[in-house]
Amino acid sequence: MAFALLNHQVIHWTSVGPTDAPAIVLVNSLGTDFRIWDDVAARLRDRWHIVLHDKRGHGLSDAPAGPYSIDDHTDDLLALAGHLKLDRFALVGLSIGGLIAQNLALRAPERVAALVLADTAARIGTTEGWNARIDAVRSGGLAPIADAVMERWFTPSFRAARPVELAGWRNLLLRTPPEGYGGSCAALRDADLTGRVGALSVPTLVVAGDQDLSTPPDLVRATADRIRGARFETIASCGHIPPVEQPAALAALIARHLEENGHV
Ligand SMILES: O=C(O)CCC(=O)CC(=O)O
Repeated sequence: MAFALLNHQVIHWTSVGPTDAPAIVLVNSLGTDFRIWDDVAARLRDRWHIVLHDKRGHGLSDAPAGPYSIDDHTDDLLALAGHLKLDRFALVGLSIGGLIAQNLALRAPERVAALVLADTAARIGTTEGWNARIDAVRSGGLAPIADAVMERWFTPSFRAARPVELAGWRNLLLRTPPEGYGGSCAALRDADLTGRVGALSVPTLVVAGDQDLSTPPDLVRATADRIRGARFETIASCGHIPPVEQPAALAALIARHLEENGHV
C-alpha cells in the first residue's frame, strides 16, 4: 500500500499485478474502501495491472470537510493516474465509483480504453433521500443506518449464510468517517449525468446484481440504454456489492469485456 498527496489530500492507494501489463483502475462505492475488490483483483492480477484507491472521505485517505462533488472525486482519480503515469487504462466503477467513472470517461475519453459500470446509474437516488441520509449521519453517525445498508448491499441468502463476513463488512461501513460518508452523499445528491451519458464514446459494459436494492437492475439498465453500444448484464444471486458477493462472475465479465476490446 502507498500514499500520495493529491489535490491537497492524502490518498491511500495500492496496485497489484505486473506494472507493464494493461492497467485496470477499480473505483469503490459509498462507505467502502478498496478491500472490497480483493477477490476480483486476485482473479485479474495475472494479466492486468490493477490499481485501487480509497476515495477521499473513505478508508485511509483524508476525510476533509464536505460536501464533495463527483468532480472532486474525479479530480483525485485523474491526479492519481497522473501520479502513477497511467496514460490509458480500463475503468471499473461500482455505484458512486460508477458515477466517477462515467464522469472521468466524459472528461478524458482518451484515457479510458474500456468502461465497466457496476450497480450504478447516471442518477442515483433523490435530493430528499440524500439530504435525509446526510442529516442522519451528521446527528447519529453510521450506526443507525448500518442494518438498512447491509440489506441493500447483500442478498438475504448471503446474509444468512455468511454472518461473520457480513459483520466484517458492516464494520467497514461503521468505520467510514461520518464527514467522509456525508461528503460523498452530497456528491451523489448533486450528480446527474442523465443528459450527458449519451456522449460516452468508450466501449461500455453495464452490470447489475439481480437483487440490488440500492441501484435496482431496471435503473442500471436505463443508464445502459442511454449509452451507445453498451452491453447490459445481470449477475445472479447478487446484491449491490458484486465484488464481495459474486467476485468470480464480476471478474469474468470484466475480463471478457477487456478481451473483446483489445485491452489485453
Ligand atoms: O453505494 C453507493 O455508492 C451509493 C448507493 C447507495 O446508496 C448504497 C447504499 O444503499 O447505501
